[in-house]
Amino acid sequence: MVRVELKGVLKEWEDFRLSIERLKVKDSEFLTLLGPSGCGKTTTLRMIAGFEKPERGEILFDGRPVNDLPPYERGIGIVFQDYALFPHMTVFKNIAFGLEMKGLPRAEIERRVRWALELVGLEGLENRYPEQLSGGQQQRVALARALVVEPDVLLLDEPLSNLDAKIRERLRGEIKRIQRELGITTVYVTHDQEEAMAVSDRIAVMNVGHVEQVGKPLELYYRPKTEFVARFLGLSNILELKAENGRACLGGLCFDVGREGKVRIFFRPESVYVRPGDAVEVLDYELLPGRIRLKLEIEGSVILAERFLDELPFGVEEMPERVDVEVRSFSVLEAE
Ligand SMILES: Nc1ncnc2c1ncn2[C@@H]1O[C@H](COP(=O)(O)OP(=O)(O)OP(=O)(O)O)[C@@H](O)[C@H]1O
Repeated sequence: MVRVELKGVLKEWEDFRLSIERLKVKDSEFLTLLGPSGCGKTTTLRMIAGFEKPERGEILFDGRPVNDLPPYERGIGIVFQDYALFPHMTVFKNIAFGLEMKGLPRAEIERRVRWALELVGLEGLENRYPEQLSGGQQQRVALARALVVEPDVLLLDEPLSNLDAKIRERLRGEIKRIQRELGITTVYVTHDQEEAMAVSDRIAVMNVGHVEQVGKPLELYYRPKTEFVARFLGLSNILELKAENGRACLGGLCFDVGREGKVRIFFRPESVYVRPGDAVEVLDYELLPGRIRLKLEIEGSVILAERFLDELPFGVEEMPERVDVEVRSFSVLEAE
């Protein structure tokens, strides 16, 4: 079942145009909008929330257009990058705020706030004020406040980007756990590809003003359709070759592409396996924690290979000048 859908949506400012032909968020899905700064992620999220109106197109919740509904009637919970807590209210009051606005009975508010506090691991801190909390704890309060109203859809705009690396990693795991536990449909905005890979069921990669590709994390990682998606998700090898009889070759390195003419072959460094031999030159190598990245040259083209140290068929100290290579997985990029 599709929970949220954008159909032919257009948003324009003087110097920016955002156009989304179609984007669907399924029930209970964790969908991430991933892309560089300024590509339109936040604007997309704000249109789903109802803070921003598209010039054209429809935004549908459960198949019904919500273009004219204000944010508070859309059944959403939202968490921002800067937490946006009320500084003069305790944690309890911050979380209870939405429920009090709805006029729920005291006992019900108490019960729900306790539930939300436990969900985000903040029991015992309910009487503190935001300034007495760490950044990570403040973001947990913001998350509890969004969830306590039991929204149908949870929207998160770069919720971890003000936190340091360790806390960020811990909290992203918790957001994922809570999302699964509640089965809540979630749209998450980030520019961090590792974060997106770690938490998402599907990722919509955005380039300036449009969605480039939507897919499961590994599908996008290993089978990107465009160079932009390939490069945004990680280190990439891209070779421009000419295919004949269904094969494109660079020296002895051949790819069965099943088509003729110009092709762009893509593969990740970790799909390149090396063994003793003399087909390609080792230009350089770099040690990474537990891994090694080799810079190789084949017929004037440079490719990167990345292997775990313990699967290298020779010691780093005896690095040969030449090796043989095998690419075990590749895809053909769409023509641009
Ligand atoms: N209210 C506005 N008025 C005019 N231009 C705007 C407005 N809001 C956003 N923009 C422009 O729209 C473009 C996309 O902004 P948006 O915040 O959606 O991008 P983003 O991908 O979320 O980037 P970031 O990661 O930096 O937040 C930017 O060029 C921005 O300047």
